[in-house]
Amino acid sequence: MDLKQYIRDVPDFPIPGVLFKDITPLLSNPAAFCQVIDHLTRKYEQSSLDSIVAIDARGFLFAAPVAYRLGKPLVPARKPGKLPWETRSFEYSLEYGEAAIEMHVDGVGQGDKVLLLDDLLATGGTLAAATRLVESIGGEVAGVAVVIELTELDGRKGLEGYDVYSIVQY
Ligand SMILES: O=P(O)(O)OC[C@H]1O[C@H](OP(=O)(O)OP(=O)(O)O)[C@H](O)[C@@H]1O
Ligand SMILES: Nc1ncnc2[nH]cnc12
Repeated sequence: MDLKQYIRDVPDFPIPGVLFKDITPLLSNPAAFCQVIDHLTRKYEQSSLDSIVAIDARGFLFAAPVAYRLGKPLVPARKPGKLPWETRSFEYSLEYGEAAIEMHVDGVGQGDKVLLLDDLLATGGTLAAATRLVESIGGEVAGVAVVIELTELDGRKGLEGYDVYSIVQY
């Protein structure tokens, strides 16, 4: 199955000049969604991971079923002000604005091997911030995975030294 059939291009969203990759058709097709979850599960089932860090918000949609299938703890990395316990924060730039990401300081243990999971890699700002955040609370980034990679934006540049994996590239 060609997953690109289920990824819709929306020009000028959320601001002029951005070609938004809409994953809602993929989410609403059970076979396509299942293919993505199976793919990521197979890719990481032999890896020695301690937890899956899920990036707010679209990353949650993929990370939760993958964590469930792998039998691993699911740790949310959230937009500011959403987590109730003691947090660590990291600010970064997005393709369409400024942002920050937060995790609970006890979300990841010292030396834990973590897989970061998100829906999409664009400039890489979000995932680069997430790697710093995980490391700042003592975790080790064992891998970074996304469903979609926008190669022209060269998000991998900010993730040098990490094992970055994408299912679909544009
Ligand atoms: O590689 P980058 O340039 O950092 O962009 C990628 C990020 O942008 C989107 O998140 P966004 O915060 O826009 O929205 P969401 O809450 O819908 O996931 C996307 O889900 C990635 O997390
Ligand atoms: N072009 C894009 N489409 C969907 N999500 C995004 N996040 C950052 N850039 C994006």
